[in-house]
Amino acid sequence: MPSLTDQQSLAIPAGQPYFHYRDSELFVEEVSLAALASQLGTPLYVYSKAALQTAWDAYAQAAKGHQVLVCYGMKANSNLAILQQFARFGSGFDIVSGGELKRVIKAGGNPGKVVFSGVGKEVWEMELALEAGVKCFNVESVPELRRLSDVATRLSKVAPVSLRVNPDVDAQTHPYISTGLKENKFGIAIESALDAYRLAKELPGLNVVGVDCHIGSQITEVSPYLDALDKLLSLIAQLKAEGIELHHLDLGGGLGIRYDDETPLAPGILLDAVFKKLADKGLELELVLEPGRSLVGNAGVLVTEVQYLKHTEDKDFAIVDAGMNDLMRPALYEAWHGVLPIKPRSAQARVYDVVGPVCESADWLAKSRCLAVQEGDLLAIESAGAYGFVMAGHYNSRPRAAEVLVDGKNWHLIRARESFDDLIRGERLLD
Ligand SMILES: Cc1ncc(COP(=O)(O)O)c(C=O)c1O
Ligand SMILES: N[C@@H](CCCC[NH3+])C(=O)O
Repeated sequence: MPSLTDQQSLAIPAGQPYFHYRDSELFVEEVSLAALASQLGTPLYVYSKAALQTAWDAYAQAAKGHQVLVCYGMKANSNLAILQQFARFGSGFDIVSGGELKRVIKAGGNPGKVVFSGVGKEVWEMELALEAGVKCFNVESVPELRRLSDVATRLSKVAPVSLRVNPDVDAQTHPYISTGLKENKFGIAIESALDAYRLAKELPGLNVVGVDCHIGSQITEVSPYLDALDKLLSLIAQLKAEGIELHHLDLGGGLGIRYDDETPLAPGILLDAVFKKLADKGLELELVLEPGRSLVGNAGVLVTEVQYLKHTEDKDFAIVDAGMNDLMRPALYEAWHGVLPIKPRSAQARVYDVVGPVCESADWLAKSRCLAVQEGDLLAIESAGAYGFVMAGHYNSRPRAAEVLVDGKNWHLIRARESFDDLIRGERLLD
């Protein structure tokens, strides 16, 4: 069995330097995670404000000297306080629902910097976005084009539109988070895009302003982006020949982060390659990006407490108080998240499956991890800032976790832990 020394030499937090060991205890910035857990309970999502800033700065730096609008893909983490931070950085927002638009407005974001994606936009959502004055609708089908034109005309407005094109490229990522292949429901097939643009130009309620694609998530190579870009550039040339001039090009989000041993793709590497291609074509389009995971993923952890250690003939289980309802990624994608002891022990380690209390065999957070733990110990599930709390649910009547944003020595409770009353709000017994 590996000893504690082996464990510690492996324990380089994915969110370093903001998540770091100090005197053999895991801290976020200047705040002890154990102290937060003791005050606020577990499971607990904890985010680092400095990590958000650093992730944002990487995009800002890469964009310097170019016309770029970063629209935070807020589905990754839509807590109002997180959105408020991005609004303060000057970010725009990529939204996929009327609810997300309401959050942006509530958090002080600028609707004029909002792009509205999603395959199923309803009439009320279109109305809301038109009234708010969003920058652009990323339209994903021909029926949606027609509906949007009708809604805009009825409101005496003109809707700015991009067509989300499905370029049929392989993003080389998990099939569930790949979105730019022919078989995916997203976007308009690249072969049909020209006809769709011709229609958009004719429809009275629309103003064609751009082109958009988003090929998937957790991408670590630049080549899928460049393959998609090549296809968009040839479409842009065809459109120009027909007198349809675009103002912006939206390459979506998708940049990956380090969960395990991945090498993330830095925004600067992607943007330099994109700017070079645009310059080669003599194009001066505004570039829009919609990053989510790469802005927040490694800015957060999920803190959980070991309830029981269960040793069976086949396996050792560490049963913790966070489950698939709190962090769904492992159950849904067999996703790998690092597990760090908050106060590492000098004891013999064992190989554990870290599992939750939910009545599903898919309720696991990590498999085959070498840990020296006892009941009552705290663990940090890493890289939980993106697609963590936002995908949480109430299965097994489990109230959702609290969320905290740490800023240096200070911390702010940005979401209170749910109570049983929160859980049943809206339910009614029969008379
Ligand atoms: C349209 C769109 N834009 C942006 C994003 C954000 O993606 P990511 O978190 O991978 O950067 C997504 C999610 O995959 C998306 O569907
Ligand atoms: N929820 C996914 C990402 C989905 C991106 C949305 N298009 C994940 O956790 O990796």
